[in-house]
Amino acid sequence: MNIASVKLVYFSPTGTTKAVVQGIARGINHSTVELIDITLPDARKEPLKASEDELLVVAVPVYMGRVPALVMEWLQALQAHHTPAVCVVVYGNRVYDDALLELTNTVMEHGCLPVAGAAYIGEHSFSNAETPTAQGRPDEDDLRHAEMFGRTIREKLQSASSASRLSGVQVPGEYPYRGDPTLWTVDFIAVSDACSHCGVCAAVCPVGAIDADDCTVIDQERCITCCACIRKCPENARTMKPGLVKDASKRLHTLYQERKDPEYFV
Ligand SMILES: Cc1cc2nc3c(=O)[nH]c(=O)nc-3n(C[C@H](O)[C@H](O)[C@H](O)COP(=O)(O)O)c2cc1C
Repeated sequence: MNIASVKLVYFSPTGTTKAVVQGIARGINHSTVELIDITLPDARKEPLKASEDELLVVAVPVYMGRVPALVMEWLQALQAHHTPAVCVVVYGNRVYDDALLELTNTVMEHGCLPVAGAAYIGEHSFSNAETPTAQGRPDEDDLRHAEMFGRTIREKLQSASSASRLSGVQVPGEYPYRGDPTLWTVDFIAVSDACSHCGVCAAVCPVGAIDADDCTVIDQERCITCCACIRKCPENARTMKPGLVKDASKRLHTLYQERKDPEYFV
């Protein structure tokens, strides 16, 4: 079938999901590609519309084995019309549980025809120099895999005469979805004297939880513990305080050292 354009939608506070999506895009190799980054609050004000002759790729990180709640909320306004869709989850080498199934079911409920799905590994948001988990992922091998997956998607689309002739995809997972997607409300970020008050942390926060005038002030009710502010601080002034998140970082480092590999489903 002829695809007029490809819409690649991603939520990616620390950039690993974005890197995977870009790899997939290279493999799809379509002349008209629109990258739709929904990481920042303003970008989630507009609902997404997609038609039958477009391909929609939706990629999210796994939070607590699930699709991040704020992405789920945004997806409720998705308006698709028999749009072929590819769902991608990126997880920190622990588990992705039912996130891929949840994402696939959700886009289907809003008019998409899921034709492929994949799970990739990205450096864990809680990873740091002392307790790294999945450090450097996605790496070259992962990105090569993502390109190959993109080519597979393109071949599947080319093999059908129309969207209605495409076979649907089965992805792993259970329904009712396991786990509790509720995030921790926790005071876990320490800001050192190295902070130059440049405002980068406030600008990259996906939920506007950091006060732009005083970046030591964090709205803990809003914070989703994504760690974008820690990763993107140009002065490395933001670190984890001892407590729940730092302990989780240590635990993940100890328990999930064994390399997991990407998986795809078509
Ligand atoms: C609140 C939170 C919960 C997470 N839960 C999981 C999880 O259940 N399983 C897992 O393997 N990784 C988990 N991660 C790690 C992220 O899925 C992973 O690091 C991902 O690559 C981050 O994507 P990004 O770089 O696009 O932000 C979690 C991260 C955060 C911040």
